[in-house]
Amino acid sequence: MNGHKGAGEANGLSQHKMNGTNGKVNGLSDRSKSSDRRREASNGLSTSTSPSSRRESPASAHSRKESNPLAPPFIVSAPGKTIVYGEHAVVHGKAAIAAAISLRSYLLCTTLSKSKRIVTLKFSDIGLDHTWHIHDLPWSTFQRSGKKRKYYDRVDSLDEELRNAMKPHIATVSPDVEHQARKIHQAAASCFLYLFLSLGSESSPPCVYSMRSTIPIGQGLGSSASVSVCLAAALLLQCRALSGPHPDQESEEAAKQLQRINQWAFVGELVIHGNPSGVDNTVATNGHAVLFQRKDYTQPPSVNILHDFPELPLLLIDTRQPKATAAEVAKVGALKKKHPEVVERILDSIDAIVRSVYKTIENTDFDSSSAEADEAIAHLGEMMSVNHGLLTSLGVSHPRLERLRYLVDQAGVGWTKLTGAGGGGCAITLLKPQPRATHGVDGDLNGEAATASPPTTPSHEHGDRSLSSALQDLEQQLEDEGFDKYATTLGGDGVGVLYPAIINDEEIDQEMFLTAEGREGVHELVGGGQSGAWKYWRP
Ligand SMILES: Nc1ncnc2c1ncn2[C@@H]1O[C@H](COP(=O)(O)OP(=O)(O)O)[C@@H](O)[C@H]1O
Ligand SMILES: C[C@@](O)(CCOP(=O)(O)O)CC(=O)O
Repeated sequence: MNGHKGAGEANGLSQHKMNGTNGKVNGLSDRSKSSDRRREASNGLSTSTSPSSRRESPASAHSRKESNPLAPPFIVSAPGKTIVYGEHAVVHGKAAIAAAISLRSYLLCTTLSKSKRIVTLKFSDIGLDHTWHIHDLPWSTFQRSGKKRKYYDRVDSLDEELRNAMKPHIATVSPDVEHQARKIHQAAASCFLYLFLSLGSESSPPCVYSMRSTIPIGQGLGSSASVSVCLAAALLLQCRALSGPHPDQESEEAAKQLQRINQWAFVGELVIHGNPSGVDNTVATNGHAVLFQRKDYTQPPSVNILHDFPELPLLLIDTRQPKATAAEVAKVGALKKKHPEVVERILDSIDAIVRSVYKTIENTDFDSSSAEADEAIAHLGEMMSVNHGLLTSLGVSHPRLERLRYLVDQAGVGWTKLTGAGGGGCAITLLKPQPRATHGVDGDLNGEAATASPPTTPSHEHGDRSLSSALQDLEQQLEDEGFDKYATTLGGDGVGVLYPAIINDEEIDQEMFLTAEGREGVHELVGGGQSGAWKYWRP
């Protein structure tokens, strides 16, 4: 593996030793420091190639090294996902299509002074606040020859001895909180610790990792993969194993960085889920939409990024019924073991759905608002209904999901399937195209537009009832019955970095970050990941 050589030089973090001498928790006490940081850090992501850095004399470069400035706080972000077709079957080697959504997780990394020698997790969405002393962690086991992994290694499975070495350090995480919450805390803490011990060392920078997410947790929208991608990317940045992201980065180089992040994010998913297919972390890393297949778990998956995935008019509905991915995956595994031939045929049918949808997507211009595009949407919709039926036959639906499907069917506004592991969680509804006469009023019904009031021209298909009023009635009924609805768009960027953590000249400090109110507060604070200050690897 080359490519890792000198990667740190192009990476902004290498310009800042991660072990400064400032004792403040976030390394900052006032705005003037913030602007110093800004100057210093803007060197960070770009100086390796900037003319000013090239002009710098060896002596001044040396003296800067000696001053050992504290790395500025920075934020890493990654999207959630929706599996449009193929969940569960993908675990058994079949193909799936999944797309990134605009809900995202954000991880603020605040380096502490070298003297602190601690790492802290402040994952406030789940109420986790835990600190480890770096020296106490089981480095000797993780660093032992034969166990030590390089950051460019591919890890396909977890090492039992390493997991056992971590156990006492996980047992002390939130021991007194209620069982279910403790499981969530310990899953997130284990994910972090396995990655930290694999990628870091005893001299890793002391740091506070603060997590906020706008993705509902455990509802099938890939919150765990998004968290794993953020953790993997942040730790790889801190150990200087990534170059960029910067806008003029070669496509191949950017792809290599994404692959590296994705490989370690998969390890994080292994920790949380046991037997993930890898589709969630692949979408959270790369963004857009992907056709994904992993036939052999000892080989990398086949990943086809669908940059032109259509902006489907989609509703994302949450049953608010908690589910457990690992349990649903195990259920299908057990059924397959019991009835291998029957289940294999169901999984093959799901695979056939994915391939048929892929062909339709490849061959249709969805922007054209033509009858052909409407037909293609109807085809995608029917495939969703069939996919849901097959998932139900695998036993991963839930009465709340079936109720939701019934309500959408009754309203006649579209086609519905569960998304993610099922057993609760979320469903997606593909809305029927507006009748021909109304086309052009709002060609893009994706995301918020999909949930706004559509035009009220009567539909041929619904007699007197217009599609839009049927949709309005449905939305009211869903609300009355306790379903939630998320406005989101499909596609968009994958993992991104805000280095330093400054938006519109304002530094985002730990307190602002942890106390931002709700999804909207977090989204607004970080500029929704859209501000030009955010950088992405874009192959
Ligand atoms: N905002 C968050 N902060 C910390 N950990 C999180 C957060 N969101 C998700 N997680 C981790 O991911 C796990 C949820 O994974 P999972 O049940 O697969 O849900 P999803 O379907 O949303 O991926 C949680 O138990 C927790 O460990
Ligand atoms: C059921 C599965 O296909 C998707 C699980 O998605 P989620 O954890 O519900 O977001 C499992 C997997 O692909 O690892």
